[in-house]
Amino acid sequence: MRTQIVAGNWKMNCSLDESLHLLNELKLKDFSKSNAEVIIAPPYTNLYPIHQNLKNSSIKISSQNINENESGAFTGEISPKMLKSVGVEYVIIGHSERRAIYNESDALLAKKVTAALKHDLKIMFCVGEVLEQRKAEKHFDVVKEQLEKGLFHISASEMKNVVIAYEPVWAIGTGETASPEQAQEIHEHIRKVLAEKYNQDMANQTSILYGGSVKPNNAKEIFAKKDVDGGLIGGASLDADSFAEIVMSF
Ligand SMILES: O=C[C@H](O)COP(=O)(O)O
Repeated sequence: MRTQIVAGNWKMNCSLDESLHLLNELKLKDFSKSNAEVIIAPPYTNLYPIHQNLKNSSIKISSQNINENESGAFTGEISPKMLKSVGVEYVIIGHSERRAIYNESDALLAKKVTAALKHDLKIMFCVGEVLEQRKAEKHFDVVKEQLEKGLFHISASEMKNVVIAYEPVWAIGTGETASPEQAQEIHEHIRKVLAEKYNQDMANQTSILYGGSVKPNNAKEIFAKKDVDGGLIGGASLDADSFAEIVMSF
């Protein structure tokens, strides 16, 4: 059975105090009632204090980005080793905001994937089309190409450390969600692409998350689809009650 995951991407929100406040609220929730693994991705500055405050909790920590180099003259960047040293278990790679705002190419993302795996970090690898590509019905091809160029250089055994997050860019932070049927259709496609590249077993074991305006009122319906194994949550993850309700959808 695949791991069901609900991950909260806090993006560039929350000062240290705000992060710890949100964390304390989350710690009061009884996530043991849910079947989902819970991950939070706070901003870099808050990773270590959050790690320190998470002792004895099942909540896992992710970073929102990673640099592909080991160390050196890369002002403003954070290496895999640094992330590992502050208790990070997952890294988000290829988020559409990194692709669009910071011009991160598929080739760069492929290097980040290699660097993360080298340091035993698990990956949430994001793919997804923009509105024009969806309207032109190119979303299946776009997602396949993103996987081929950014991820498929790794081996089947390395894929065990990868979760895929499908996030249609037109649904991120817009309040517009892919319908459960639209999500299922493309998640099924992603699984088929994984099976063609690797094998059916590996494809069946890979968790594929949906992201894009997931809220307490739509999570259950989306997560009920057979190829949707959870969610990567933005806005709603900044409110402990909303995030907990989404987690409890499993
Ligand atoms: O990483 C999370 C996604 O970008 C979704 O964000 P959102 O839930 O605010 O639409």
